Amino acid sequence: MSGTGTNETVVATAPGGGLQSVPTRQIRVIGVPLDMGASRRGVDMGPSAMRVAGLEARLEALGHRVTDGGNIKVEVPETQAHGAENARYLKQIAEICTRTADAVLKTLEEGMTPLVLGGDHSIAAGSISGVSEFYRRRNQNIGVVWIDAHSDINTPETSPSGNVHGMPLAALLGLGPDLLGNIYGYAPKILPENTVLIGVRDIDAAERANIKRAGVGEVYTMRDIDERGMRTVIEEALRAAGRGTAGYHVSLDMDWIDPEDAPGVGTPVRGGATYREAHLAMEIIADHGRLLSFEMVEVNPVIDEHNRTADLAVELACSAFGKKIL
Ligand SMILES: NC(=[NH2+])NCCC[C@H](N)C(=O)O
Ligand SMILES: [Mn+2]
Ligand SMILES: [Mn+2]
Repeated sequence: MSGTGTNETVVATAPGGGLQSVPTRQIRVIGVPLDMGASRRGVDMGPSAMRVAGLEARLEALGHRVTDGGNIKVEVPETQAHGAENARYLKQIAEICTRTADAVLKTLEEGMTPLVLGGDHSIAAGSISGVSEFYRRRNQNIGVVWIDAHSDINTPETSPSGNVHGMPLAALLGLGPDLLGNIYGYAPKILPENTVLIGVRDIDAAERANIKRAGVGEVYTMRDIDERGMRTVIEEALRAAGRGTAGYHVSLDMDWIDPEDAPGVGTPVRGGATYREAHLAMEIIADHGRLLSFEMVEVNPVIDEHNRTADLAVELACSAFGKKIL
């Protein structure tokens, strides 16, 4: 059994007839159609939109074996009470994250690479708990590469919105909320020095303090990418996430990308990564070969244009899983 789900390199026939070699993986797709963590509705349709964009076939065209594990059971908010205003639906989200963690853990135990489709970003508290638990049982830590316009490091006490999708990183680092951070009965799940943020451009004042308090290793803002270039930033970030760890989980919030190219996201913020920068980051992740699991979140078909944000998400997954031009 291989922890990263990577097997021998094969030569696959790429669409268009080109040949390329990629390390083959067995990938399991796990959908989490959750939008209770956000105030704008619609990201619950994200998993469907990415499947419709051809996720499975396009990854298989690279030589991977892909199976779809279906969706995690998620209640619709219309049937639920939202509970405390400072963290709406926290109880339901924590249950859904626990189911997600179990599915991710099982996928790794079966030697496959989890590919998790959100859903709002609160699901990362589940997926990352699953990866972290798998490696904890093998006495190893994991890194987290959090690629996002936001830092998602609020707690119920600091959140300006009460939206739980602004809290998963705080939960994973042990700042709370406990219900989300204590899946499998312990916290924190990840080490701050192996946690990196890339692409941030919209941080709340209290989040700044939380980043310091948690001691997050490296934070790369859009300005860092502008000044130093995507290549330098991503390589430095991957080094930090990979230092002394089994490898890293990549959590890709599609609002990282500029709304010009990714209009269909829950919380758009101007000034994001370009199409090429986004691909380059994913290509370098593939080259480094230390990806343990991958997730794409916050695709919102309700405000997308002909599914192009979902299509871009699928393109980026292909780059992260080794697609090459030549
Ligand atoms: N995953 C996201 N899109 N998060 C946006 C969070 C926005 C804001 N910082 C909040 O906590 O409400
Ligand atoms: Mn996010
Ligand atoms: Mn975001």
